[in-house]
Amino acid sequence: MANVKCNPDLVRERAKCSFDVNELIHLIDGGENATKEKRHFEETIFSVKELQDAVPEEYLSHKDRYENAVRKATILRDVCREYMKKYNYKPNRFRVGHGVFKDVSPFLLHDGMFVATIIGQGTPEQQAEWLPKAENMQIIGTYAQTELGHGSFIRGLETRATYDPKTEEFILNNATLSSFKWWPGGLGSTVNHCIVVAQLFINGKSYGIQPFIVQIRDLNTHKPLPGVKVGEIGPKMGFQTANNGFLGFENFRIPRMNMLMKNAQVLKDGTFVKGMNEKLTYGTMVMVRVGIVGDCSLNTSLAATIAVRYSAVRHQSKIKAKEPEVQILDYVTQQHKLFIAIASSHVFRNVYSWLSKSYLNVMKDLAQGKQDHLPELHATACCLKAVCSRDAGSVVEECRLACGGHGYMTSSNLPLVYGFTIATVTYEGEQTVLLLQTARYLVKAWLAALQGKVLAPSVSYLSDWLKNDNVRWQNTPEGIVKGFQHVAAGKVKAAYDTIQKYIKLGKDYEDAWNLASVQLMKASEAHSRSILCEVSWGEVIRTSASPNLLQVLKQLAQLYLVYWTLETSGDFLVYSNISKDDIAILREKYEELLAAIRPNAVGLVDAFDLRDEILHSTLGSYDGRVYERLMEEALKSPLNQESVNASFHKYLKPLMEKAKL
Ligand SMILES: CCCCCCCCCC/C=C\CCCCC/C=C/C(=O)SCCNC(=O)CCNC(=O)[C@H](O)C(C)(C)COP(=O)(O)OP(=O)(O)OC[C@H]1O[C@@H](n2cnc3c(N)ncnc32)[C@H](O)[C@@H]1OP(=O)(O)O
Ligand SMILES: Cc1cc2nc3c(=O)[nH]c(=O)nc-3n(C[C@H](O)[C@H](O)[C@H](O)COP(=O)(O)OP(=O)(O)OC[C@H]3O[C@@H](n4cnc5c(N)ncnc54)[C@H](O)[C@@H]3O)c2cc1C
Repeated sequence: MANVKCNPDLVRERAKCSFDVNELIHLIDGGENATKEKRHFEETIFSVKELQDAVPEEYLSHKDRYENAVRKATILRDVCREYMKKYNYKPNRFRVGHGVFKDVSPFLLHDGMFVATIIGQGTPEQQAEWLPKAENMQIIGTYAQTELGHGSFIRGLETRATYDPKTEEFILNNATLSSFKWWPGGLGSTVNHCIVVAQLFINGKSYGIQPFIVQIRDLNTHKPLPGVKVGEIGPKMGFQTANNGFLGFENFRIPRMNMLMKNAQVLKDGTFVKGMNEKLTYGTMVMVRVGIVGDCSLNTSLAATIAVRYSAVRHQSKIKAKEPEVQILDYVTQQHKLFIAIASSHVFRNVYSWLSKSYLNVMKDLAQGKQDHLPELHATACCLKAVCSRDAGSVVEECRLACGGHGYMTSSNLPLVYGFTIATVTYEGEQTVLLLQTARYLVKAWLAALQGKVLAPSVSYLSDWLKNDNVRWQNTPEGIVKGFQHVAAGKVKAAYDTIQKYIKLGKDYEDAWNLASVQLMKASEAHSRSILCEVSWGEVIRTSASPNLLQVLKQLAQLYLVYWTLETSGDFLVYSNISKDDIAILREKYEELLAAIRPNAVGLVDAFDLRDEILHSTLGSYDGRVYERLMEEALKSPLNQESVNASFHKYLKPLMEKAKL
């Protein structure tokens, strides 16, 4: 990239960077070799001619766009397969996916949840049967759980799988409209198999929801099998190429062994054998929630790169009347909008790496029959997925707004990035619903703390707070982390006390819970923020990096801490010993941090190492040819391929002529 002829502002910005950008790239990737491998892989993908679009996707019809996405998905699959064989390298398909599809792949659910569910929920025999076929795309699948009537409350799903011991089959039925599956990615026209989550019935008795692997289309003709009603749900805010679909069954029979039986089992005679923990059926969702935290880091880095580079190139208005127009990046308000995006991406990445380790540890435990840490993992993944996805959505939107009018152009790519980022707030567990799951855990932990029990590490601050809730405020990163824990503990206590208050007033527990649920949700958010702050600060101070880089990483981590303290200063005034003077000191610190980060802003986004093909943005490319690219892209509009459009003769001229009469 170094030889590209760049906008002079970007050249100046890069020259003043105080740290080695390559060092940070390697740190993010996990080593110099990992960067080399990643770049080689991305170079290979983006030099495949067939993966490049002749016409910008935006001008295609819904149908053409889908077909083009499938075309590219199949080519990408082949290229990746060959690449993996040749180099024994497992690539991050999500990064290149943004470049290839601009939106998302119609195979997203195949890779993200279908294969994962076979691994997580299938017995070794079932895995042996379906996994090789799924991994090499002999069969293509999705994860069909949500229905028209129920997405959040999965115990309420209506699709039925009734066991028939005579034929040793399950009979699938969707008797009501609300029971139709609705949303699964790829279901519309792409997949021939699904994981269907359905209510199991044996001899008229319900045994809760279970996962079934179901073939829905003929492998040769792709026609829906008899008894299957399937289609696409139509355009959405984003995710246009994900091919989300609907599905219903009428007396559709599948063999007994198509119920994924790693946890619970149905024997030939219809005996139901309970699993170790019925919630293990929800395992794929836990895994994907962890992954979404990492995805938030990637999405945030896309938006930050576009908006920061654009802000370095764009000049508008003056700070001093007699001086030239300044780069908009010099406005401190602009830095306030953008630097939190850079900082958040690093925080999400560090927390994702921490959460992934916990996830893998719990999976190892479960394999040995130990489930003690599962509730903590579920609670932590829920609140982090909820808060990171919402933060990422807000940060991306702020980056879009920070690009003024040009941020509204599709060619900036910010609208598209926003579309797939905010989808994560809802899918894989709606944010409020997940925060309330964590609140259940926090309330239990609080009760345990009151009883003097030892708490799990992520909530042990509740016991510390009970022992001493009067800790002196300290304006240091460690002091701020403690402060976040105080806020979280104070909010958990307040929510718990509110529940007790309503119970004393005669409410039953469930109503008291609902009445206190705004406080419970806020307590859960505060708990999440305290984890984000503690983990990310801890990761940064343990990082081995050169002094220059470490200094910058600490500045970003501190910016995150101070930003959120100031954003939630009301909570700090209520629940910690912070004073008004401390808040004034933090405001000053925040301004110092913005100024310290300013010279490194472009270097920091360069270090996300997002190729132009992945950014796919007129505003964010490495060379900063913003206005040239905006014009080049505008000229690709079909309306610019003719000097007079037919609508002139058809409508405008008659209108003007009528006006003359
Ligand atoms: C750095 C760069 C890295 C880049 C990485 C990129 C990675 C990208 C990753 C993305 C990968 C793939 C993308 C896939 C795209 C996905 C597209 C979307 C798919 C979907 O949306 S699929 C459908 C998802 N649906 C949901 O999430 C539904 C949400 N609802 C639920 O989960 C449940 O209904 C519920 C949890 C809200 C409630 O369940 P319920 O049975 O009613 O339980 P409760 O009665 O409330 O609680 C009972 C107790 O059970 C505990 N519990 C609940 N869930 C779990 C669980 N999963 N595990 C363990 N325990 C659980 C709960 O805590 C209760 O315990 P308690 O009684 O309190 O002790
Ligand atoms: C882009 C996209 C892709 C998706 N892909 C898939 C897929 O591949 N497979 C699949 O199975 N599903 C998929 N989904 C569905 C997704 O998982 C659900 O939409 C999601 O879980 C939310 O459920 P819901 O739509 O029923 O929302 P609802 O639960 O109806 O939410 C509506 C409102 O009700 C509130 N609410 C609901 N329950 C409670 C409660 N207990 N307490 C307080 N408030 C509550 C919510 O907070 C929210 O404000 C996808 C969704 C989207 C948007």
